[in-house]
Amino acid sequence: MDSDLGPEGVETVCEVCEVELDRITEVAQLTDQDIELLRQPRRRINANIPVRMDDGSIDVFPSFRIQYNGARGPTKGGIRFHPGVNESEVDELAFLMTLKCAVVDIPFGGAKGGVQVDPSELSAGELERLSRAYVREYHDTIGPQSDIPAPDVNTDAQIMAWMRDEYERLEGEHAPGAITGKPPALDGSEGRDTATALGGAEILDAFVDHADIDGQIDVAIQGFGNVGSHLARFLHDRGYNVVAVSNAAGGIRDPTGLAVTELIDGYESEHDLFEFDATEISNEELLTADVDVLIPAAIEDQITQSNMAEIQAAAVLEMANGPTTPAADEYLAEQGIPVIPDILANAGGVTVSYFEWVQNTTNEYWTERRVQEKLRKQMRTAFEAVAELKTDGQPDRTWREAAYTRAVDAVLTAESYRSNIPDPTDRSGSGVSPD
Ligand SMILES: NC(=O)C1=CN([C@@H]2O[C@H](COP(=O)(O)OP(=O)(O)OC[C@H]3O[C@@H](n4cnc5c(N)ncnc54)[C@H](O)[C@@H]3O)[C@@H](O)[C@H]2O)C=CC1
Ligand SMILES: O=C(O)CCC(=O)C(=O)O
Repeated sequence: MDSDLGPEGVETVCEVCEVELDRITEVAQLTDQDIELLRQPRRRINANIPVRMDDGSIDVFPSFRIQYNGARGPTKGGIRFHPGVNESEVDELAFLMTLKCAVVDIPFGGAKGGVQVDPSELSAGELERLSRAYVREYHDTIGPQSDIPAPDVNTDAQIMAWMRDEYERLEGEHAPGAITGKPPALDGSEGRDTATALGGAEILDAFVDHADIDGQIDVAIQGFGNVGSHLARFLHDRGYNVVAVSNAAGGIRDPTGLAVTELIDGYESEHDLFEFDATEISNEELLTADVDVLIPAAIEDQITQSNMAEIQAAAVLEMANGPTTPAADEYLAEQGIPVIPDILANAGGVTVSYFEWVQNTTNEYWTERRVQEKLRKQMRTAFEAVAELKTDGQPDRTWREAAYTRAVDAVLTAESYRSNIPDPTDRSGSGVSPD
């Protein structure tokens, strides 16, 4: 990921995690020992995975699984299939997962996985063989009580079903809780497919209430995959005016509001935004559109030093992981543009993954309505705790700093009880009690 460090850079193992930690050291009152505990992942594993292709040849795919911190529970995080994925990106994503699980207070640590592949170039058979091979490579380190993968960019419920099946073949027993994001027909949770988006919609509603905003709210959403498309529908249903959306090929815009239901129906069959009757725009135009809320929901590093001065949105809701570089984040804060950070805004997905794991563990399955009610409550509670830290005596704290403060404190408190660090109860000023 682009960390805006400049040509000299900072030579550390997880450079971006260190940059993030630097930003919160003061606000979260971190000691050198705290930083030492958080600046590197506990475990990095990688494997070059050979896969038999349909034409009989063998291709080798570099892959990663990084288990960042497990103080609060089994490590948890998605696996992405993307040609550009690399170790440093997975490091940062695993770090963010650690904080994300802590900020919404679910009993997991953080991890992330990735495979360097363009899945659109694989047949269904090749994709299945790759997914199963990934589990064979990492089988010894994953499991319902150790490290639990889930979907992320370019991975879905079908891939999770193959992975779970492979895991169970190797274990020789039923173990649905080893993987989440499975199809509901195969022990997945109702509502997991829309959970990240529903969680984001709930956080945006909470922010609008908190900031006392009324009147029509125009939103632009970058990314029209699992997160972006479901979010467009939830926000439209809640009365927001979705004026622009995009995917990797570019976007469309209608300042009077896109007809979201028709758009989604058409997109499901054609997968082409440009079939829809609206003005075509580039992703850059979408990011700099004059809207109330800009929602990056695609990939990392979209709001950067090169476009930050052009951002016109009154607020940013980060649904993608890491869409704003540190330098751009600082700039937006100086401009008074609130950024609701990824670890809070997109935590709905992992929250319902946790619900799925609970259902798998108890063998008792919930309705979609029950899942969604519990999700809304969990997201609102997390938002209120972060909002309290943001306003509590430190008016200059950004939303990201407040969320990091809550998360880092929860992780370090758990670490302190495990690691015989003195004064575990003395982590004051954070809002998270060790009890
Ligand atoms: N799926 C989930 O449950 C969660 C996803 N996230 C994050 O949300 C983001 C989106 O994830 P998904 O929707 O699941 O992925 P997806 O693979 O379903 O969709 C990604 C979308 O982004 C678009 N895209 C890709 N590159 C782009 C670019 N350069 N410019 C504009 N659009 C581009 C794609 O065309 C697609 O519409 C990622 O950052 C992911 O890590 C975060 C939490 C949970
Ligand atoms: O559902 C999960 O366990 C993880 C989702 C994820 O990878 C993320 O929140 O970035």
